[in-house]
Amino acid sequence: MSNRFEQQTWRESMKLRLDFNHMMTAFVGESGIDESQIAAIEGQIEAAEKAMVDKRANGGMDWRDLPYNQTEVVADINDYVESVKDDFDAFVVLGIGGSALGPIAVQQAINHPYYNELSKEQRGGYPKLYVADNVDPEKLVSLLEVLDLEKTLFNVITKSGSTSETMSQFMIIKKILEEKLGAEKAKNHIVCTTDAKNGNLRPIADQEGYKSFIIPAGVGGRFSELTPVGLLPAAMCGINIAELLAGAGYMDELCKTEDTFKNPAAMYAILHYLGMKKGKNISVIMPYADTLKFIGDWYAQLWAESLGKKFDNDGNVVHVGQTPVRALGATDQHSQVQLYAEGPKDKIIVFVGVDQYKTSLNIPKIYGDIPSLGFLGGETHNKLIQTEQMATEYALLKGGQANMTITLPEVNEFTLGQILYLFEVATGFAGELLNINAFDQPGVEEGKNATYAMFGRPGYEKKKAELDARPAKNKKYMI
Ligand SMILES: O=P(O)(O)OC[C@H]1O[C@](O)(CO)[C@@H](O)[C@@H]1O
Repeated sequence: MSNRFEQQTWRESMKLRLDFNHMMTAFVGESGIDESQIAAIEGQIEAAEKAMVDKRANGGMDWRDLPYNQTEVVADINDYVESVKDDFDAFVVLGIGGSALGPIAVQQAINHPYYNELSKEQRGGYPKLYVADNVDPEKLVSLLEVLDLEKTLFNVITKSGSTSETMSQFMIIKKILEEKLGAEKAKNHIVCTTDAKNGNLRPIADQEGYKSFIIPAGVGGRFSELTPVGLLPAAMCGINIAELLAGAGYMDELCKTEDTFKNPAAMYAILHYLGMKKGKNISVIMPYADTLKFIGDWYAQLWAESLGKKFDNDGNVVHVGQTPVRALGATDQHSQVQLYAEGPKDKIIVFVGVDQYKTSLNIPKIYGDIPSLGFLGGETHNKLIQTEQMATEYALLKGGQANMTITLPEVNEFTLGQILYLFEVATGFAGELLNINAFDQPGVEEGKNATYAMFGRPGYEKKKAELDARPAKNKKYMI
């Protein structure tokens, strides 16, 4: 772009749109939300807005500063990528949850769907990307079978440094690398992304002399995609991370809009909050683009782990949250849409559409003599998928099922940054409306602690005793 004015004009043309007509009673009847219901919680909305501003000012939401405070981080990452990319054919992320879902989502959205199958030249000289996010032994063994360790760089990503899945993967890989390449050479095949001071990985990285990047202290796992957690894997695959952050910053401005009806994050949160009050305990995310399929996985962790809580901020037992469901259009029209159209009105379906796909595909003009096929001839897949999205929205409207649509003008770094940031702010806002802590995950910790206890980790003796005292299973209920 030749000048700032042109850049600004282009950015305006890339603005995400949120259409919530089909959430309203005027369209979907009683299963929808009435403007009077929004007006009735105005006090709560104002309190949530204030809490968001206060927390941001007092360091309680450091992830909101990420679009602005990472100029040096971006430069450091880009320099590092340039210095190593020629040496490696594969870049493997070892991480789980927030340390894996974002890197997968961004890579799938921006790069070629068969990126790893392209030649290195076709990949712009960048390595392939793999994400080992589970401890399924078969998967890691299989991955090792396809990697050339001499040409592989492993990125260990963990905020806490104590996540068993990630750290056990690291331990396995470290030993294999050292055996195969020797201890000194192995060091150049590991790069760490972790907290600046806390956790097990920081001292290990320092002692071993691994290159490392920092996850800012006040940014939790599921809000960390726009830190080196996501930025390094993205840059390693040739993705423009500065544009990703610019998109997030652009959305940040939109999310500061005081008029609720013009603020996409506030409106997204308000409608979901009011929906939950009406028993809509399921949040379906349904992109009509394969590029955005994995945004659904990333969103699922964000929405579920942040909002699924037993206690509110006053200590009351509330058991709130919405179960995220991932769907893909048009694929899941032939799998889940029957349920969405006619099943219980316990869902909010969020369609994510795209104006301009990266390619266009013509359907040949053949079978003109068969009317039930001939109508497709001369059209495009682009028109077909967009029409199917509109038709599904209509089917849900007719069925009185609440739905809304987010539209990306294109899928690129700038629009991707916007949608990631939109969902993050909406999650924070929904947490405030629900009066819960959207930034902890005590339920997950319980399971983690039980695993440590079963493995005999020192300090977990009491938890082990508690586990041993759990009710014995009744054989009657086992077949
Ligand atoms: O980055 P870490 O500390 O390894 O955590 C991984 C994931 O585990 C959780 O703490 C719990 O699932 C997530 O919030 C986080 O994304």
